[in-house]
Amino acid sequence: MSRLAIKICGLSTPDTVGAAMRAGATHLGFVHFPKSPRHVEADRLRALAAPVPSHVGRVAVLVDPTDETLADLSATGALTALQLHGKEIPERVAAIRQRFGIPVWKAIPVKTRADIDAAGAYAGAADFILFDAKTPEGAALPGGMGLRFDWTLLRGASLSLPWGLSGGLGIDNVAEAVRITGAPLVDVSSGVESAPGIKSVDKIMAFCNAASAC
Ligand SMILES: O=C(O)c1ccccc1N[C@@H]1O[C@H](COP(=O)(O)O)[C@@H](O)[C@H]1O
Repeated sequence: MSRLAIKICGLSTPDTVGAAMRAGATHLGFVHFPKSPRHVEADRLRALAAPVPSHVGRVAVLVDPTDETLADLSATGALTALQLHGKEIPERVAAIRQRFGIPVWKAIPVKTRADIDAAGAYAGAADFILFDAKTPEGAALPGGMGLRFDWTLLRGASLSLPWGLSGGLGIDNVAEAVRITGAPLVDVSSGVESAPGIKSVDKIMAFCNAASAC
């Protein structure tokens, strides 16, 4: 059985990047979305990612990014994937992937089984699907709010792309989430924070320990 992949998302300081690496995270996420309390500019992202070894993924989280924004981030040379967390349609995802040559993760907001099925439209366009909870209409952010969806919706789903689970994961529920969904990758942001945008070294360690025991 292969090891569970762990993505710690919304990192914005060198000490929490270091903690995530020491704890065994396989992927680190950096949010580039000015409305987010976790937003980091391209230069800061480059500096944060500089000490990260090549076997650890470095993922930029974006919401309906323009080509100009994508060009700035691509120019950092720091990224192994782009996580699109907005309303990007499959054609836009495919165009980004082709233009920038960086693997694309598409976040799919989930409330019902039909949302899971909607991921199929991204086959051939995205490289990876990240199932996340659908945030309420008018919410400040499309993710990073600690909301979870009904994980049993993933039971028996036939998924045509590699995928992962996010949304409301934390130290106390990650094992249950993996047991129910069989997710090969788990992604956490607010569940390892002491306040919005403030990552906790202790919580990062505890989350990675809990996930590694799955
Ligand atoms: O974290 C953010 O601020 C954010 C902003 C815009 C889009 C996505 C964002 N976060 C991502 O949402 C999921 C779930 O987060 P949580 O664990 O429920 O807090 C995760 O991939 C975050 O990186």
